[in-house]
Amino acid sequence: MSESFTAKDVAAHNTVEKGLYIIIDGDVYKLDQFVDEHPGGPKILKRVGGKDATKQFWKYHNEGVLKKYGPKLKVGTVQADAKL
Ligand code: HEM
Repeated sequence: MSESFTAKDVAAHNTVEKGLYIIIDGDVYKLDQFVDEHPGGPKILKRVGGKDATKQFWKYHNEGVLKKYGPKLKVGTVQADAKL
């Protein structure tokens, strides 16, 4: 499944109840099913719900993490011309 989102669409999904979308490198990940199994804990993920978390992501993870979890969690991409 790969959809095209605006940053506004992503911002609307900012809680677990709303899907908990985050942006990493222009890709959109839906983390509502993943928060409770996140090794870094649910709190830190909830804090970046609806936002671009690229910087925070690369601070704590390497590419292997996206290779492993990306296919399961990625729901689409952000339209380049629609950044907030
Ligand atoms: C698609 C989104 C994410 C996935 C799949 C993910 C997955 C993981 C995994 C597998 C680990 C275990 C360590 C490792 O294998 O490298 C981890 C640790 C961690 N993650 Fe995430 N994570 C995501 C997003 C984030 C975001 C956005 C943040 C910060 C806002 C974050 C903060 C952390 C922290 C603080 C740790 C613990 C690092 C440590 O113990 O050294 N994660 N995450």
